[in-house]
Amino acid sequence: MKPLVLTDIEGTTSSISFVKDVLFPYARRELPRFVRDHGDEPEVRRWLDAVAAEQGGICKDEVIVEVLQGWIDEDRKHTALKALQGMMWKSGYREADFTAHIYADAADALRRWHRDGHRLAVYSSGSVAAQKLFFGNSDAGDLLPLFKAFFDTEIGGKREPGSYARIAEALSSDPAGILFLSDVVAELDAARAAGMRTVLVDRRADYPEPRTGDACNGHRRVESFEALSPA
Ligand SMILES: CSCCC(=O)C(=O)COP(=O)(O)O
Ligand SMILES: [Mg+2]
Repeated sequence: MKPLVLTDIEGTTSSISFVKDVLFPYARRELPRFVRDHGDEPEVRRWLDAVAAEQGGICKDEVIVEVLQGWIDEDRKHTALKALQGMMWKSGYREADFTAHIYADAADALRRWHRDGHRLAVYSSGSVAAQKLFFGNSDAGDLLPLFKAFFDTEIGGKREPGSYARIAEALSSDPAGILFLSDVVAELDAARAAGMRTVLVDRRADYPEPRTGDACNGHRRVESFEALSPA
């Protein structure tokens, strides 16, 4: 069977600045209204309560909103924040406030690999719902049908080998048959420890200083998807 490609999003298929300068500010702005209008819905309350519990127990929604806005400012990859962000971005895509950025080389390669019979999957800190919105509303059109599976941090943290072992199991694949693409060396280290093949995606638009030598920690490095063949 051909290798399965598992890809990260931010800094890998898509620009860090789109996430930081468009998606995060949108969620930050929408949070107070979103919590006021939807805070009683069980799927929203579940995550707000999880945030409150981390703050030591019951606290007012206004306080939870401030905590979450602080986490957005710090770029915390917290599962509760990511789930709530995904729900808020839905209206942004629906109202056509933005489409999701994807590098042209990434969109072309994903389409080519899919056509060539590679299975494709996503592993991102963004929630599965946010990932589906992202690829369903990308600058390059609806890329959702290309993907077989989506994983977020509900399966475990991106720097933990166990998460990659669980992903391989969920995909019924030997880890050695999976190629993981990411812009973060610590994530690649964890995937390699679980037995996956790895490639560091080191884009100049996201990382002005090339990461070479020891900085790659032995991972193969590319500057775009163009030079990459998963075979
Ligand atoms: C697809 S959701 C938007 C991206 C996001 O919130 C995020 O945290 C992305 O992190 P990644 O693991 O894809 O680097
Ligand atoms: Mg990334």
